[in-house]
Amino acid sequence: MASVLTIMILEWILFLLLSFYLDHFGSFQSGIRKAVLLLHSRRAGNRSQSAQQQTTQIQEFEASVEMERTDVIKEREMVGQLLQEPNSSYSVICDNLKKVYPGKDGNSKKIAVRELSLSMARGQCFGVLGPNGAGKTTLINMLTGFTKPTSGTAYIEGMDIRLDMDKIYTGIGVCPQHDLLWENLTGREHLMFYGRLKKLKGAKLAQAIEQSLKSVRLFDGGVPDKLVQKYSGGMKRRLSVAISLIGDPKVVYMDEPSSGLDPASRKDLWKAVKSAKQDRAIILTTHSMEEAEVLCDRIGIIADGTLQCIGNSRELKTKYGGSYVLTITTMAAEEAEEEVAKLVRSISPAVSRVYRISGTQRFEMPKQEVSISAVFHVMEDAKSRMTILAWGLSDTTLEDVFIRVAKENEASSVI
Ligand SMILES: Nc1ncnc2c1ncn2[C@@H]1O[C@H](COP(=O)(O)OP(=O)(O)OP(=O)(O)O)[C@@H](O)[C@H]1O
Repeated sequence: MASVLTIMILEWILFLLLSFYLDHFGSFQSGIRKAVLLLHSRRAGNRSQSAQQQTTQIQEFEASVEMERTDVIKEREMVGQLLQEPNSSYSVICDNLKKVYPGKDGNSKKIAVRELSLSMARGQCFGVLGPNGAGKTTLINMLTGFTKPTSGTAYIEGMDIRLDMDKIYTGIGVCPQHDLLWENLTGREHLMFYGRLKKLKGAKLAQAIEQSLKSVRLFDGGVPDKLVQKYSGGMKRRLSVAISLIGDPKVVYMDEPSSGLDPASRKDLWKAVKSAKQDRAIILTTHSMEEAEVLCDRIGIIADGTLQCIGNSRELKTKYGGSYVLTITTMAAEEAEEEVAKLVRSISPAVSRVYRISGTQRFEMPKQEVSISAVFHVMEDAKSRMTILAWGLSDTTLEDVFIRVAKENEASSVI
């Protein structure tokens, strides 16, 4: 009995300490970093009384923690610079934007966006990528005034989202993730309504409606005057995009604009977005890497509310995808598959097998270890000795970068 009581008391003390820790440091990931920083600063304080020296040491430590993410650090520095010396060619500046949803019904609070700092230039399409639940929609909801940030802020065309949202509304367009349309209104009536909200009237309004309907290919065949309940899912999506573009907004947010569209409608939509970005900033979230590659001038990958990497697609592929991908298909027999694995290891000892499914194997080989010509040589030679049904060599894709960054974040969240 006494030993049971002792265990219970010990458990109680342990959980008390744990809850104190979580209350003060929020999450394990940032908590560990904060705790180590505190420890480090105390030790530095003991060695020297100089506050300046302490600060330098903490900064150096932060830099080493963030070593892998120089692009994110540079972006934060860029934001700092833009806040000190405003530059009118940047339409959106997020400054340490954070959103915490309070806990409800016994669920704990959720940090959806963590101190996000990034800048988006006019004339560009900025792609926000990330796995489900990464915080993309929350970011857009804060920028469009749908939800208030817990801390930090953003400046849209120089105006603060905490103070000037009424003014900001007239200059932005939004295509939400789920279509917000009235079934009993026509497409044209929707555009008239939103056009008037943007203070368009008379001939200007009629012209703007015609232009936006044409840009998403909803102009011909009497489509504008049909009730929205008769529209297909794709037509509704394109109408939502047309609504976001009416009235010449300087900043347009598109939350997964092409979801549910067939390939032809998607291509039409891409054309519309490409021509729309000339004199405005477009902020687009998508799960389609192809869409991000086609449309986005810069891409930020978010995971667990944190910016993981940022750059154009070429930069991201170079920085985060230093490998070639070799795919080989043989008969689905253990022996044949192992023979192939051995062959690939002879080209690159540091190769890693990504998957093996029914005779098809995918390998990643570090670029610095192999040359394309050597791979071709070995494979052509192997084809004369073994039964290789198909093979292919490709460079890292944006999808590979996305998967790697998301996996790395998952791994570090578990620590
Ligand atoms: N109103 C809310 N209250 C509590 N938690 C919320 C709320 N809205 C979102 N969340 C949580 O915040 C996190 C981020 O959600 P968000 O919708 O921003 O992600 P997302 O990246 O847009 O996801 P998806 O790609 O699936 O649309 C998720 O864990 C989600 O469950």
